[in-house]
Formats: sequence, C-alpha cells, structure tokens
Amino acid sequence: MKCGTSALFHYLNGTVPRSPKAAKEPGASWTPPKFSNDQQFLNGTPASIEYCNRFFSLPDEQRRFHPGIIGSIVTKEVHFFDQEPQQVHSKLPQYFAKFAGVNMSADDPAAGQCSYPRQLGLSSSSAPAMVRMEATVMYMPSRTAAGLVKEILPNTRLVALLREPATRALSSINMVIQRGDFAELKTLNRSSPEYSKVWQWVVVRELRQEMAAVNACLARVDSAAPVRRQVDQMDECMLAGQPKLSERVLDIHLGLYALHLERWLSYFAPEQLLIWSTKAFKEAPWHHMQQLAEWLGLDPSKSKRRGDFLKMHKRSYPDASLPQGFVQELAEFYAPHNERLFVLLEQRGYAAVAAQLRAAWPQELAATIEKLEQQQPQQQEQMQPQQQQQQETY
Ligand SMILES: Nc1ncnc2c1ncn2[C@@H]1O[C@H](COP(=O)(O)OS(=O)(=O)O)[C@@H](OP(=O)(O)O)[C@H]1O
Repeated sequence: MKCGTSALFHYLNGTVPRSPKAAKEPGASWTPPKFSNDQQFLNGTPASIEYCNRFFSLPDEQRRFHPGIIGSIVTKEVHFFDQEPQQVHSKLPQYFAKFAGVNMSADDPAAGQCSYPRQLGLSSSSAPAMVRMEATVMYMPSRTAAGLVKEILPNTRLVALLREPATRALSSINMVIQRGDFAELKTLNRSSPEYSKVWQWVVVRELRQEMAAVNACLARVDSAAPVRRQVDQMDECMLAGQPKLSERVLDIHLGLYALHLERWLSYFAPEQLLIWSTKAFKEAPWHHMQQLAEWLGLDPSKSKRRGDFLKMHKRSYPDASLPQGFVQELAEFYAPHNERLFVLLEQRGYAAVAAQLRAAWPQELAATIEKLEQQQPQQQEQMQPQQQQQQETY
C-alpha cells in the first residue's frame, strides 16, 4: 500500500511484478526477466543488475527467501476477500488454486489437507509445511475482508507495513497521476515546468477534497459507541451506498491506520498480526526477515540472505513542487489518527512498534518536506484555498 509491500512480497517470493494485463493472459507464466540499466525499480547499480541476473537464473525454490514460503502464482494482489464478499464461499476453490502446489481435486487447504509439500519436494513433517502468501492492499480498509478471513482462514497470519501516512498519501496520489487518471496531466511532458505546476494543483486539490470527505464522515461517527461500531459507521458513510470505496478517497483514507487495525484486531489476536514500520524495515531488512521466519514457525536457518533488499515501484516526483506548508497540513490532519494508532498499539502489546513509529514518522515527514516542498516562499505559485477552487475547472 505504497509502503513497500510489493518489494516485500517479491523478495519473499523471488519474483518481480508482472503487469495485471500480462497476468490475465491465458497460460501466462512467469519468465525470468533480463535486467538492464533502465530497470528503474532496481534503482540499479551495475552490481545489483548483475546480482539480479544471476539470482533469476536459479531454480524457483532457491530464489524464494525461504523454501517454506510461497506467494500466489497469479499476482501479489489477489483481491479475493474484498471485491465480491457474497461469492467468497462459492469461489474458494478458485482462490486456493491461485497458489502453487495446491491440487484442488485432492486437497482441502482450509481443513489443513494439502499435497503441496510433496509436490514441491518439501518434507511434510516440517511445521508448517508451507506458508502461502498474498498481499492485497485493499484488505486493510475493506469492510468485509477481516471478518471473512477470520471465518475461512482463522489461523492466518497477517503482516502490516506502516509508512508515515502523509508521505504514503503523496506516494499514492502520485501513482494515480502517473497511471494517467487525470486528463489535465496526460498530455504534458513530465520534465516540463508546466507538468510540475499542474501536478501541484492536482495533488493539493485532490488530497484536500479527500481530507474533507474523510472529516465529514468522521464527524458522523458516534465516539461513544463500541470501537467495531465506530469503524462500521465510518465505513457506511465512506461507502455512501456503493459496494466499494471510491478510489478518490483512498489516498487519504488508507492512512487512517488506527481505524483499519482496530477492525482487524477485533477479529484477530495480536499474535496473528505482525506490524512493522516501513522505515525500520528498510533500515534492517535482514533482521525483519528473520523475525518473520521465526514468527511463522519456520526454520530460520533455511532462509537465504540474498544481498540487498531492493526497492520496487520507486516513483519519481517533480522536485520541490508542493506549496510550503502543504505536507504539514497533511501531517496535522493525520496527527490525531496517528496518536490513536500509537495508543492502540501500546494497549495491544505493540509498544516497541509504537515507539519505533513515534520516532520514525517525524523523520520521514521532514524528508518528504525537504524533497517535495518549495523551500523559498513563492507567493504567486502558492495556492490558497480560494485560488484552488478556481483551479477546479483546470
Ligand atoms: N524496501 C522499501 N523500503 C521502503 N520503501 C520502499 C521499499 N520498496 C519500495 N518502497 C517505496 O514504497 C512505494 C511503493 O509501495 P508499494 O510497492 O507498497 O505500492 S505499490 O505496489 O506500488 O502500489 C514507493 O514509494 P514512492 O517512491 O514514494 O512512491 C517505493 O519507493
């Protein structure tokens, strides 16, 4: 969720992202990529490119971080528990079939009967024999996913990677812009000054609108109600009668981590939910990966340290393009929700993570301000809310 989840998934799985289109093609299968210098997500030095080329010539089980962990063979984001909740029970066999080594005519994965350890050449006596994984970001804010996962896979293990939410929101809207969702930017050259200016207008306009929508719903939540009820009330308001949350609130809404985790923690014990700070993970990936193997009950000595943990989906931003004070405006919006998150984590046995986040997020925020905000006030470029409204028709 713009927190490095792709990098984590693909590091564990020994794969690289495929486009959703490629994944849907009949008979699609993963082929080892050949890396070159323009492979942007590798952030690549010649050494890392050479390393990747050698790494991807290894057999599959040697590429994965641990022989006991394997990802969905279709894509990292399966979207099974969030999109059509009413069909989850009837489509369960199709879901399980998205994981390597599951033979749906012989296996009953939900009941723990699986032939895949044998199929994959693993000992079925190692416990657990195989951890299957997927990383669908939208499960986190989904109204239905937590309850359905609890019902169908009660022993599941969950990992949440949390990035400073204002920085995450900017990463999210930047991705949407680069995807081509905003007509006003489509025809502009990304390196032109005009692009930076319009990028700024779009980002400020969209995120302010989203903050207003979220605030309007938060104001309707009964703060005296039990937590699960509050979360449901917030959802009802955000969904506004639609089956899915509008993409145009998600940049902001996803960063309300307390709200989302309150729901997940109302279904799952903290022992089933591992929470990491993106920054801490980035600084000590190997330590985190070993923690993950142990937490999953896997033999950590079988995990492979394979050089640097590479960033994926790193996106460019126009330099110094946000008006002064805008990142702070986002940070102020998130401040009470962050505080609610820290208290929740402290109460539910995650005090060390809460302390890590309290220390890391101001640093992440400062780095974002330094990277994205204009350092000198430029009166004519800065948008006041009134000017912004005029720009809505841009
Ligand atoms: N290892 C690691 N550590 C810290 N940060 C990382 C890491 N890998 C990726 N990134 C940054 O995360 C952003 C992409 O997140 P995701 O991969 O979760 O999202 S997505 O798959 O692109 O939707 C994207 O952020 P932005 O560049 O700010 O957009 C990546 O640069």
